[in-house]
Amino acid sequence: PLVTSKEMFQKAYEGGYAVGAFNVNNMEIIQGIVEAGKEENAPLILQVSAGARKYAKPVYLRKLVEAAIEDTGLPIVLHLDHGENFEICKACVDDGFTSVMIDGSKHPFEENIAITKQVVEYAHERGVVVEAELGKLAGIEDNVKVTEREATFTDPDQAVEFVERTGVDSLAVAIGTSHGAYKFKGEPKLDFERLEKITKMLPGFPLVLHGASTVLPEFVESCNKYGGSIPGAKGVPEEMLKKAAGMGVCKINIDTDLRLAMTASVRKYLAENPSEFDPRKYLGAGRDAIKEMVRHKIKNVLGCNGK
Ligand SMILES: O=C(COP(=O)(O)O)N(O)CCCCOP(=O)(O)O
Ligand SMILES: [Ca+2]
Ligand code: NA
Ligand SMILES: [Zn+2]
Repeated sequence: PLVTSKEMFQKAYEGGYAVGAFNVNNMEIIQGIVEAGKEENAPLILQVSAGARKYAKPVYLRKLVEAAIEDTGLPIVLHLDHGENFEICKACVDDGFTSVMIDGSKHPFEENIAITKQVVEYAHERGVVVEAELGKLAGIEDNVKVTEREATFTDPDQAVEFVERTGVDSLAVAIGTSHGAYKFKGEPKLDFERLEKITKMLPGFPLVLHGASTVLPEFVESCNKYGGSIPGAKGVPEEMLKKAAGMGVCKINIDTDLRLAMTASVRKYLAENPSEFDPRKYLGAGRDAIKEMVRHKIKNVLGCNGK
């Protein structure tokens, strides 16, 4: 069924695991993710960015997610990722989403609170849950001054005040991750001390990790082997994700690993089958790669299989 993430996160918090939040943009990506969820009997969060709504049109994504639910019977959350303002959050609540993110992290603290409260009020009135963000996603290099790190990562004391004053259901925290395939110049590092402190100060409150793709080496190598060029791509080691899942993190966002799985497989298929021009062949190869990658994440990283 189409569900909110409320119960999902409570179970994940108590169980010491996390639920995967996967970005969706077309049929094959959705099918790959949902097939994996079905095989592992796992709850799923399918999330839609503003860019996805522009690319596919909202009605297509909504109907594809409805189809996924009808096809599998899985508990699935339809979530707006990185809602930039009240209007898009309202549109998605009115469009049947069960969860929305209002990303006010680029605003000063008080403005972030104000816009988040506005979305919480509108969403809660209609049984929809809200994710907000405090702190700025940015991989911080070792040689960066501590003051800069303080300015970007989530401040635990502010997090407590933010949650109390907004009534938000989950909070995206900045502890050193960043979006995309180039997360770290040097060794991957997350601020687990900070995560530990936030978890302790907000016991039982679901935290969200953005920028959590591993940038799986097998796909980077395959992309580069078959005509791509993404040298130096680096993501979050899976051990770190497992550690975060065991703490207050209940939602782990994955988009880049989906893009790499699809792209590596399409490149490989086309390179190995030069005479083939049936989209079902190469998009099907991409779908299969996504399914296997998501199954791996569910079983070996998130721990939400069979939950
Ligand atoms: O936290 C994440 C994913 O992080 P990742 O890049 O590590 O997978 N996300 O929130 C996904 C961001 C997706 C942006 O999509 P558009 O290009 O449509 O704007
Ligand atoms: Ca942000
Ligand atoms: Na957890
Ligand atoms: Zn994000």
